Amino acid sequence: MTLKLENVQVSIQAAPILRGVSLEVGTGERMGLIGRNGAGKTTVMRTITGLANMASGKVFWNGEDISAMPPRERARLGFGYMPEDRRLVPDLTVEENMLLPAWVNDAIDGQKGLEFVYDLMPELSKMAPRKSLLLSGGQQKMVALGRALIAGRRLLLLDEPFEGVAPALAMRISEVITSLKSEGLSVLIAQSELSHSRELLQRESVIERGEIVAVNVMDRSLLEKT
Ligand SMILES: Nc1ncnc2c1ncn2[C@@H]1O[C@H](COP(=O)(O)OP(=O)(O)OP(=O)(O)O)[C@@H](O)[C@H]1O
Repeated sequence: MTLKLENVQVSIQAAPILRGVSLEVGTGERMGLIGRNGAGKTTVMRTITGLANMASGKVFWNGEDISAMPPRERARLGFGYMPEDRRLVPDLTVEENMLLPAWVNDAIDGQKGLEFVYDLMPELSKMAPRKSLLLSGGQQKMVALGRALIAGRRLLLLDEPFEGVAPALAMRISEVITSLKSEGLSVLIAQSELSHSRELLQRESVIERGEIVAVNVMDRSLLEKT
């Protein structure tokens, strides 16, 4: 399952935000999208989920042109998105927050998703009945990651998953993301700095002012294959 963006242009209120972005994430690959605040990382994520309108360019999933596909249907393909601001509903429990994508999209099997997530992150099952407002910022990130995984069983889009997270929890999040490879899940991780994810990433695309300026290979075994 390969994700491919081809020459994507996005403008917001006539201002060019993405200026010809092309990138590819392979099956089971963990790719970084690295750039400063305002470089366009979130807009790339929103383009992939279908939430941002492209002026031109194409998005392909496994060779199929999905550029015109609405966000609901992309969730059905197995795309999951963890936005930068966690967007948990404070009055709902941890479990209810994770079930939100399934409540709004009946193509998503919430119970099956929960089983998968609790298996992967048993700490979330312990927290399940707690109101989200009682959690630390890092715990909320964990819940947001769990929620993204309810739908995101093929492609996971993580926007700043380590931002504001204490080191121990950041290591745990990193461990969970690494373990997804065995599920064949592709992961795109947007970050403004690399401190938590150098070992986690196999490649990184560097974005500056809406353009990809470099693609770096960090996983030596990938270099040997090419
Ligand atoms: N709705 C909007 N209206 C106006 N400008 C916007 C809007 N959304 C994004 N932008 C602008 O587009 C540019 C890219 O924003 P984007 O959020 O994609 O960057 P980013 O790399 O994710 O940075 P950050 O981590 O700060 O969110 C920024 O200059 C931002 O100000």
